[in-house]
Amino acid sequence: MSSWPAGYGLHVLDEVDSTLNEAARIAPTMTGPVWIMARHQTAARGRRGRAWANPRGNLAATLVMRPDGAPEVAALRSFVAALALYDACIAVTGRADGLTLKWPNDVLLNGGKLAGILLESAGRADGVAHLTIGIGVNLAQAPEASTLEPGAVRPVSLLSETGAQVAPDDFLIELAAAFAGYETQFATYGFAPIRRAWLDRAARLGQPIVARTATSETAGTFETVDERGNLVLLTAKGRVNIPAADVYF
Ligand SMILES: O=C(O)CCCC[C@@H]1SC[C@@H]2NC(=O)N[C@@H]21
Repeated sequence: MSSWPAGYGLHVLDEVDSTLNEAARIAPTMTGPVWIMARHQTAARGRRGRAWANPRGNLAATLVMRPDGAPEVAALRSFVAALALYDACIAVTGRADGLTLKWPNDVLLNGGKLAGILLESAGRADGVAHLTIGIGVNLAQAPEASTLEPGAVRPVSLLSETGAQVAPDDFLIELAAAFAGYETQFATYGFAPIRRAWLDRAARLGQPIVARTATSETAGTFETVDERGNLVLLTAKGRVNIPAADVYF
């Protein structure tokens, strides 16, 4: 088992509205990065304003930090978090089979959604006041597929797919340790090695996918992720770089 990374704080709460909200509340007073974990959230949220189901036994955690640099660079930490989640899953199950990363922010296991990441930030004139990286992992239970939007990736749990019973506290230690390692790599070498590692683990690379926003739909071959973290699709009209969308297989 890994040890808790030096320099990172930890707050564990029994119940909170959302660990993202709690992170924003403590941000003005924190002196270094802090992980906030809650055993239960009463108002958990997912990407694009969706609700996030959060039964006890699943991981609900947010890392709050004050990154240097421009907001678009800070946002690349969604890839840092995805790599850390991937490694934490291997650390607790002892296997990598079936694990892939789905652009922009999901971890898949056997093709189903195991974990999601939601980044939020507060601005400052010269950069980011604070960044919150909210992470939910279906350790024990996946939400009912009927509660999800049509076309959403089927949700799975670590328990149902691997038989591994992993406590949120144990998972968080592996996640925090892995994040700290990738964060050091990101701070030292920039996005290039993070991007390469992410692409090595990418779901559906080289295959046809569809990227949807509220106003558009783009179908094409998933060529790569560019140096800004954009999805690059090769379409009938040429190459398209997409900064934000939901991806459908
Ligand atoms: O839509 C997604 O895939 C992202 C889900 C993020 C859920 C986590 S659970 C911990 C943190 N608190 C929240 O309210 N949301 C994130």
